[in-house]
This record gives sequence, structure tokens and C-alpha cells, in this order.
Amino acid sequence: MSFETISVIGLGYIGLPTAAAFASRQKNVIGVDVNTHAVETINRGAIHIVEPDLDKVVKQAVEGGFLRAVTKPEAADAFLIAVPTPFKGDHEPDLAFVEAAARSVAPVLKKGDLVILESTSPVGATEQMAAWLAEARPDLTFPQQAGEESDIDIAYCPERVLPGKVMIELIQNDRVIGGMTPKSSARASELYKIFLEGECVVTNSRTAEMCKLTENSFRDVNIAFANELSLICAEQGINVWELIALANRHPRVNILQPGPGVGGHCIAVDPWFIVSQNPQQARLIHTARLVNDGKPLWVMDKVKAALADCLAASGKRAAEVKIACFGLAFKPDIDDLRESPAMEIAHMIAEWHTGQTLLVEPNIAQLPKKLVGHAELASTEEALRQADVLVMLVDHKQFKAIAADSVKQQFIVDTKGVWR
Ligand SMILES: NC(=O)c1ccc[n+]([C@@H]2O[C@H](COP(=O)([O-])OP(=O)(O)OC[C@H]3O[C@@H](n4cnc5c(N)ncnc54)[C@H](O)[C@@H]3O)[C@@H](O)[C@H]2O)c1
Ligand SMILES: CC(=O)N[C@@H]1[C@@H](OP(=O)(O)OP(=O)(O)OC[C@H]2O[C@@H](n3ccc(=O)[nH]c3=O)[C@H](O)[C@@H]2O)O[C@H](CO)[C@@H](O)[C@@H]1O
Repeated sequence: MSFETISVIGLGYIGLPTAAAFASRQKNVIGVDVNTHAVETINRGAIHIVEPDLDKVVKQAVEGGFLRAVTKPEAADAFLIAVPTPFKGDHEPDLAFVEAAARSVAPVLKKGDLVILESTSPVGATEQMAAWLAEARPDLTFPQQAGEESDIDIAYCPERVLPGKVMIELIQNDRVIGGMTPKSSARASELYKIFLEGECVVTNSRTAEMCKLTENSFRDVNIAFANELSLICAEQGINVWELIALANRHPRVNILQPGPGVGGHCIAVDPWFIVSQNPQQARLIHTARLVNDGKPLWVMDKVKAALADCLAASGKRAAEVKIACFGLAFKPDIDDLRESPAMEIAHMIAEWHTGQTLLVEPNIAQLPKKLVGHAELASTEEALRQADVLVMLVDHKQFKAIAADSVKQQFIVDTKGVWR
């Protein structure tokens, strides 16, 4: 059966680009989100999130009549669920949004529909989603009971786009297709081929779930290795940036870069899903999480030590000393401050320091609410002119372009090796 109408549930960083990609291929797309602000914004042809080039595609899709947003699911031939999957309690996966989305779709399902879970999920979540759907629709059959013959096909197809490059990677990346049955995989592949230039690689739903978690855990473990090296090098008086550049000259060594910690919405979250389900086995993955999550406090200790050195050398009181933080975003050259270790460190400094804290973030125009009253935004030039202690937190291109001779300060904590 072909896909005349496609519905995407959850119109955030993943769902909206996906909906827009189908609409750009002239498919009739119904986007569903419980957030009325998102729905109204999209229906005006605008976007409520920041992602390069997404605005143009959404505008064209809405103006062309191919994309409309609603707050409650309507009938469609395929449903893609891209709602949040945060953790709760002691880092356990929280499937409440997936359950709510599945239960909201259940009443409009009809024989022949395809349901795809895209949200990053623990192993078994797709089978759980099928069970919720089956419970809500006893009049239909689902893969778990009916296998290939089921009325509804179900697959897990994770998303692996890089924030900042979503509109390119969404189309070009290979896609893992984890059908609950071979027929589900075949239909999901047919659906993505509407816009996908990459390959559809077929497996089962549990392997596809684990594949997504594996990709982000691999990166987390590798960043933890670099962060651990930075701690060791600080003890040994070795420049970690030089060390990594030298070690990477080996043909089979490729160490990532240390930093202030790991941020964003995926790498600091997804490995916990593996740890939570396999606490006995996932020792390395667990330790990597702890190493990366511990980095902001380690940086804070370095800032305290730099301030102490500055006070000793200058004879000033702490209240007379200005500390400047360079960067707040969770990674370079973006404006996303959510789950950012740089924000966490800037906040700790601003709350603890009795003198002025200056924040330089070229990608934002307003001080984040959390920091109002504790710190102030400054330009790179102002910060370099006024501050006594410099803390480099994000290697934005503007900071990498600062001329070495314009940095006169002696007291520097450089978490990104910009001023190595
Ligand atoms: N952002 C990324 O870079 C990225 C990359 C790969 C995978 N993922 C995964 O994709 C999933 C979605 O992430 P995101 O970044 O798009 O999240 P997001 O918060 O940007 O968007 C999720 C949207 O879902 C909506 N929503 C919540 N419950 C709903 C419901 N019951 N019905 C309809 N809409 C509902 C929210 O209002 C929100 O607009 C997560 O599992 C995430 O881990 C994210
Ligand atoms: C496996 C992978 O690549 N997954 C990507 C990742 O996207 P992301 O934007 O979250 O990933 P990163 O760019 O790695 O940043 C994460 C944090 O790590 C810090 N970092 C990075 C490199 C380094 O050498 N040293 C560091 O310290 C950086 O500053 C930032 O805080 O997850 C998405 C959602 O699942 C995926 O879709 C997307 O493919």
C-alpha cells in the first residue's frame, strides 16, 4: 500500500525536519504536537527551533499546502513518533511521552497502517509500544500476535542526525530499519526512500534500538578517554592538546578532544539507557558517564585555584576581580544552551564569585534567565580588556580567531585548548 498521508508525532528537533522532508517531496504531511505554540508557529510557515535551513523548507511546505500541524492525531497511512525520551529517577529511561503518543494515535489507526518509533529508546521499547497499541485497539492485530499477517506494521528506525547539519544528514545518512517483522522493515524502507539518499539497512527492532544507544555510547566513551587524559596531564604537567596531536600521528590512533564536559540532548543521556538495563555488564559505559559528568566540577576547582593565584599575585580582594567566561553553548558554533556543561560552569562561577562575572557568547543576544542578576554579557573585546581571570569553555570560531597578543592575562583556565 502506498503512503498518501504521513503523520509525524512530535514536531521538535527531529520530528519537524522529518515532516518537512516528506512534505518537500510533495507528500501530504500532518504534524502533531501537544505544544500549541509549536503548532501555531508551524502553521504560519515559521519554526520554533533553531536549525540551519529548516525555516525555508517548512515555509515552502506549509505555503504549498503539503504540511499542516495539529494538536490531535488524524487518520494517516504512516505514523512516525519522535517525542522526547528523557531519563527519570536514577537515570532510568522515561517512556511516558512514547506511551502518551502511542495511545493518542491508537484511535485513528486503520488496517494497513505503519507505525514507526524514532525516539531514542531502551531495548524492547518498540515491543512495549506495540503492546500499548494492541491494548487500545483490540479490534486490530499487531506483529507480536500476528507476525507478518498483522493489520498494523511496526518498526523502530532511529535518527542519527547531527544538530546543526540536520537538513543534510537527514537525507544523506544511512538509516537503520528495525522492523518487528520483515514486512514491517520492507514497508518502513519504502517510506524513508521517499526522501532518503542514504541506504536503508534492515535489522530487527531490538538491534536497531541498541544500535542507536551504541553509537552515542561509543562517542561518550571516547570523549571520556580524552577527558580522563586531560586530568592525568594536568597532574603530570603535560599539555594534553599537544599530547593528543602527537598520539594521533599514529596511523591507528584517533583520540577525541577533551572539554568542559559532555552536553547536548543525546550523548549525556542515551548511554544511561544501556547502564540502566545492564548494570552488571555496562561497567565501561557507566564509568565514561561518570568521568564526563565529573568534568564541570574539576574545571570549577581549576577556576578557584586560578582566582586564588590571581589574588595572591595582585593583592586584590575577590570582590575586585573580574572573571570572564568564553562560551555558553553545549558545543561550538551553535546557540543551543540546553544541557550545556559550559552553562553549568558559568552558573557555578557566577553564583560563587563575589566579584563581577562577564559572559561572552557571540551566538546569543540576551543573558539566559538563570544568570540574570549573577553575571553580565560582554563582547570578546570588553572581556579581554577588563577581566583578570579568563575561562575558555567553548571553542567557537570567534574565539579561535582571537590574536595571541591580545590575551594579556596570566590567569587562564582553558578547557578547549584554544590558548594552548
Ligand atoms: N535532537 C537531536 O539531536 C536528536 C538526534 C537523534 C535522536 N533524538 C531523539 O529523538 C527524540 C525527539 O527528540 P527531539 O530533540 O526532537 O525532542 P524535542 O523536545 O525537540 O521535540 C519533541 C516534541 O514532542 C512533543 N510531544 C511530547 N509529547 C507529545 C505527544 N504525546 N504527542 C505529540 N507531541 C508530543 C513536544 O511538545 C516536542 O515539541 C528523542 O528520543 C531524542 O533522544 C534527538
Ligand atoms: C555518535 C554521534 O556522533 N552522535 C551525534 C550526537 O550529536 P551531538 O551534537 O550531541 O554530538 P557531539 O558533537 O559529539 O557533542 C556532544 C558533546 O560532546 C562534546 N565533545 C564532542 C567531541 C569531542 O571531541 N569532545 C567533546 O567534548 C561536545 O562539546 C558536546 O558537549 O548525538 C545526536 C543525538 O543522538 C546524534 O544524532 C548525532 O549523530
